[in-house]
Amino acid sequence: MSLIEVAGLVKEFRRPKRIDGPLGALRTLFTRQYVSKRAVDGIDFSVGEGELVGYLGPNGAGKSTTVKMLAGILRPTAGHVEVAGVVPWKERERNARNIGVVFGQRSQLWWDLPLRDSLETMGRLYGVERARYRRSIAHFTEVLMLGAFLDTPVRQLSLGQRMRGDLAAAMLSEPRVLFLDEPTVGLDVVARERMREFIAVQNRAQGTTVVLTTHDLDDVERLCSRIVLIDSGRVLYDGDVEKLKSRYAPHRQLVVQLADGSPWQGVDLPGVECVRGGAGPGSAGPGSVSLRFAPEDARTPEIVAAVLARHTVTDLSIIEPDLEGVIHRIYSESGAA
Ligand SMILES: Nc1ncnc2c1ncn2[C@@H]1O[C@H](COP(=O)(O)OP(=O)(O)OP(=O)(O)O)[C@@H](O)[C@H]1O
Repeated sequence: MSLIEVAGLVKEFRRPKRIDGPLGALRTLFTRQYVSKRAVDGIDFSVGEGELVGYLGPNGAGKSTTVKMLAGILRPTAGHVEVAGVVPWKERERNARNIGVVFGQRSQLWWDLPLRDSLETMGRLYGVERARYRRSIAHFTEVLMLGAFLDTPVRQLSLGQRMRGDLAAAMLSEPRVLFLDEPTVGLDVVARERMREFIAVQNRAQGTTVVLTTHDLDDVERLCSRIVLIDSGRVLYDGDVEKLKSRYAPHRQLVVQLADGSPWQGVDLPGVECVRGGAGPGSAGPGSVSLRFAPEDARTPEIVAAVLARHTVTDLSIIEPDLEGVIHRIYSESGAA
């Protein structure tokens, strides 16, 4: 069953047309001419209960605008959006009870209050029942390691600490859907890993549906099996991460490190191409040889066996297509990069 339904979604922003020249700023203010910008230009996708989907795109692609429409912060210009049976812009409060939102760059915590009091206030605001509130706080304190800074005013928290506090705040009401906009931006390696672990557990163990917007492709590799890739307000790809790689970067490479003095003899296997090193049988050992193949044409164990049968090898490694290269290629083909 779909928990999120987005169909033909459009968001157009209008801003006053800037007039150049003498007194331009003043004339801009008084001339009622507008230019419109389609930040979201007819997007369709649906997300099933319990899914964890990466929502990706270059700067200005329309990701935050989409998330704001899902959160009920913005009203769509056209199209349909529904989250857990609620149309967010029509019923903001009902929608807010079903969702948790974390915007990496902004905090929803009270700046002057200690984190503990800030969470307490939010718990009361959401109407979280006391026993459940205490259970949740104990759980978040443990898994997000909040203990050391629960009594520190929010304004004095480091970015990583504040983000963990924000995540706890978003999860207090045990929302069915969690929207995370750049949740790992600016975090150090340890904090980033802790954040990812929390998101993964929340999704797997609690069944929380997660829509994750990020520029960090390690977040995607680690957390998402499905991605929706957008550019200029339109969907470029919606599907499996692995299928995306095999469609846009179907080849893998086997890198063979030959022992000193071992010449490259080649391998006679269909679908395997030598792309680097190995200037033919009898040549002086080039040291390292790269073989390119598509997994559906040739199986890795067979290639390894064929290499080992003819050579003395000190090391073998497989290079998988990386997501960053694949996505860069898609953007370049669509004219975004
Ligand atoms: N309130 C607004 N008024 C006018 N234009 C806006 C407004 N908000 C966003 N835009 C424009 O809409 C487009 C999409 O912006 P959006 O913030 O959704 O992109 P994004 O994919 O989240 O980008 P980033 O990765 O940089 O955060 C951009 O061109 C942006 O300048």
